[in-house]
Amino acid sequence: MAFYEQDVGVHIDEKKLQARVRELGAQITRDYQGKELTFICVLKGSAFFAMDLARYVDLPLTIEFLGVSSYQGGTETTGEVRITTDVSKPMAGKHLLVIEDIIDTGLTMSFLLENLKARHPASVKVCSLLEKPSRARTQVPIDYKGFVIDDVFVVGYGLDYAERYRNLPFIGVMKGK
Ligand SMILES: O=P(O)(O)OC[C@H]1O[C@H](OP(=O)(O)OP(=O)(O)O)[C@H](O)[C@@H]1O
Ligand SMILES: Nc1nc2[nH]cnc2c(=O)[nH]1
Repeated sequence: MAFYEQDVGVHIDEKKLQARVRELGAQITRDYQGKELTFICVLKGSAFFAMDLARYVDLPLTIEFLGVSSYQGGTETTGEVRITTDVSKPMAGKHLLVIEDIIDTGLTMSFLLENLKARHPASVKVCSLLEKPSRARTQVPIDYKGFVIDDVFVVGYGLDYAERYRNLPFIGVMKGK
């Protein structure tokens, strides 16, 4: 029995996940033709998604990492979004695509958009692998969306529960959460 099987069930399998990531990459490639793109990879959760997506984007691409945290390892947001690591360069004049694993309450993305827009980029768009609209506390525009999911606490492919399960190659659901 694999280490996770007692606690985690498969929600979106690896094949379906990778096919959708590939489609999103192709769509981004078409939309940003002739432009230089900067991925803002929001740590830690979006690391796996952003790195896979980057491989499907056929454009000159810069990748920046921005660390934020508000869940503190649990299943409910603390409501306080903190920057834990900032990007390495000025963002003024750049075409930014914020890469997230999930938009749940929307509090993290709304904080990020306000913060990034204040740095005067040429444009800012949002790409999220998952959206959980039933829990939205604030509306955020999602330009590229992988899957809409129900109100379940998901793990895997970057998403954690108490820092565990990020390394699962699929989106799983915590049994009993
Ligand atoms: O829409 P929201 O309700 O704000 O939730 C979304 C955020 O929650 C998770 O991050 P978390 O704070 O757990 O940090 P992590 O990515 O380091 O696990 C996820 O990666 C998003 O950034
Ligand atoms: N792991 C995980 N982190 C989240 N952050 C916001 N929603 C979720 C979720 O469903 N799972």
